[in-house]
Amino acid sequence: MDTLDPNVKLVDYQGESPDEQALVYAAAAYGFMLIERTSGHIVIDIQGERQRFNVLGLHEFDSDRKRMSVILGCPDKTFKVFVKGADTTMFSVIDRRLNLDIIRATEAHIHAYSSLGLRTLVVGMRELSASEFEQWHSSFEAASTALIGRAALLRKVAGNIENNLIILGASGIEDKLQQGVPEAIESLRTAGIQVWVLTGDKQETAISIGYSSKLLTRKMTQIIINSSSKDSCRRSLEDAVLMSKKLTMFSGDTHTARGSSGDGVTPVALIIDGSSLVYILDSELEEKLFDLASNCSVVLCCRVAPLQKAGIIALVKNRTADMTLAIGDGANDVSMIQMADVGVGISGQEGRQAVMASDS
Ligand SMILES: Nc1ncnc2c1ncn2[C@@H]1O[C@H](COP(=O)(O)OP(=O)(O)OP(=O)(O)O)[C@@H](O)[C@H]1O
Ligand SMILES: [Mg+2]
Repeated sequence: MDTLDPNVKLVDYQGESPDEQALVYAAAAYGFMLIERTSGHIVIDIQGERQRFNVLGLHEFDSDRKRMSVILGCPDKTFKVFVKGADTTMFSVIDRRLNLDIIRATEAHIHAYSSLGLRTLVVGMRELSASEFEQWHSSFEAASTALIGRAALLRKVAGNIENNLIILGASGIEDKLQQGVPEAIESLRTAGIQVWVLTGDKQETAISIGYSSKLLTRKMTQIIINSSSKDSCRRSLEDAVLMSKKLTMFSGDTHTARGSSGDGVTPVALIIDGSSLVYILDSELEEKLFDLASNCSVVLCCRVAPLQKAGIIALVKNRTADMTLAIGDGANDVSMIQMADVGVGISGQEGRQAVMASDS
């Protein structure tokens, strides 16, 4: 890869996701260049000096923890766990008594980054004592070789070590829209297809990307539902139904609210997060959400887990004779693509799982 200095060529990195590639390139730009990565070790050129870190274990990302971690044996003979993940789950495993100023500053940075539409990650770390390392090591070995319930055992081992972290900071990475996305969303909407966007992203990021992809417009009134209990969810849904009726009736005919035509209608955008959907999906509140969504021009669901994406499709499928169409590009879209009447998988930078699951 070329840099501004013609004498310097960076290594061409391949990664599991575009985020990871971006992080490695950014580190290299600051003088921490990844030289070698095998399953057992990492070599990094740190400002001209090569250092070797042993990779002693890796706890993969899953959508419950929304974070991942690696246990490293460092050149100074210490053992450290490094964790990165979504802000919400990371802040619950960061020790707030340490570096409170940095924690507060990081919270402000994350808010600023995500409002610009950047994807954010929080990074934390902790040094392990020798006995703690030994304990982790034996439970990790046992879980990794278990024949039954391996994934759940590994998640438990991860949960036991990913705690009391020192905050290291946060990153904000641009998630470029693929070419033609705003146009595609616009044509779907002009064709009278009601568009719902289901994303794992943070709410602020999702809203900002909603504008750049033309899902959201300045003309729309946003109804936002972020609830942390079933009761408050029910109340928010009921209030929102009234409000959406008022907004769409105020300007005339409710039926025109669904399409993008209908002069004088105040279009309503419903924005709802995955924590609220926990109380709605598979409960009597589904009906209320459906009523509300029917009054809205667009629906944006953020921080939704892969199975929730499928749950939302099922909610719509069970209540209308309309066809559902799901389009996705990641492994986290597979269950949604399979649930929809028509499933489309886009082959992009996130691998081929979505394509393999599609109806083609
Ligand atoms: N490999 C990873 N390491 C650490 N954190 C991750 C990793 N992958 C995802 N995350 C965090 O978990 C969140 C949810 O991830 P998920 O893959 O479900 O959705 P997403 O990529 O954000 O959005 P979309 O659903 O639009 O693809 C991400 O926003 C990010 O904060
Ligand atoms: Mg993704």
